[in-house]
Amino acid sequence: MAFKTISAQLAAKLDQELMGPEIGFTLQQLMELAGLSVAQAVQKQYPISIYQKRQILVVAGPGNNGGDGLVCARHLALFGYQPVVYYPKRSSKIEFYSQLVRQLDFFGVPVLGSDDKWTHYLTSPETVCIVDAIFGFSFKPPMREPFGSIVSELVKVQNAVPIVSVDIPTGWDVDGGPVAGTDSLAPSVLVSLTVPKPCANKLQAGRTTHFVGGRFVSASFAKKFGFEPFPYPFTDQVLKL
Ligand SMILES: NC(=O)C1=CN([C@@H]2O[C@H](COP(=O)(O)OP(=O)(O)OC[C@H]3O[C@@H](n4cnc5c(N)ncnc54)[C@H](OP(=O)(O)O)[C@@H]3O)[C@@H](O)[C@H]2O)[C@@H](O)CC1
Ligand SMILES: [K+]
Repeated sequence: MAFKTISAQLAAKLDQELMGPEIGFTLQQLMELAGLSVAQAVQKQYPISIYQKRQILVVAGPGNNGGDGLVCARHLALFGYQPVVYYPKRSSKIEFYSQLVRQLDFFGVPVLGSDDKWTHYLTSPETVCIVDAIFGFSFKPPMREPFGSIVSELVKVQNAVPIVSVDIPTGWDVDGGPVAGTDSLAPSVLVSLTVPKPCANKLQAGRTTHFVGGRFVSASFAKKFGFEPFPYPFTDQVLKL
């Protein structure tokens, strides 16, 4: 399905308005809906009944893309999967993230730190997919450690274990796509949030299944930002593009 995109700059403006005084969404609300939509895309793409596997590695970055991953992991656990979260750099600047981690503890979802053996989950035969919630639309190259090494590990296994990227394949330029000279992720699934960004035009058609999620804008608001409202089916939180 052909889709319109909006630039990283316009996407940031769209967010400001969504969380501005007129509309009044909180970041927590948007993150909850975004994380839920990613979990639903995973469930549609890798149903337990077909894959007979439940383990999912969620790699969470230090910002809100990472926050989406923490929310997604919680919903995956409720759906009956066995998520494990690798969260190497916990930004303490936002109290909300530690509440999301407390919720994961509450649901018995392991949250590994930088000195835990996370790579075991990359190649375990039990792992059905890996959720890339490292960076989203605020990534600015070049990649700083430990994330360069982490992304290289993901690139190594991406033909054996499907990668599901949240909003932007980590390491890609939000508008331009894969950055020349870096080993780029080639995800099996991309869940664009709110509206696809221009890098989504660089997805390999035969390889990457593309969903849009983050069902929290009205038709008039979409049109105001230059895209058609997405025809989400019924109560679905994602639409396959
Ligand atoms: N707004 C919405 O509608 C919604 C937005 N949502 C989500 O928010 C995402 C955007 O979140 P975001 O702005 O926090 O940025 P994000 O991409 O997580 O990264 C920021 C972090 O990465 C770091 N960093 C950057 N470059 C780096 C490098 N080269 N190497 C290393 N580190 C680097 C940077 O560190 P700093 O530069 O600040 O030290 C900072 O800590 C968006 O993609 C979507 O998924 C949903 O929650 C809900 C709906
Ligand atoms: K990502």
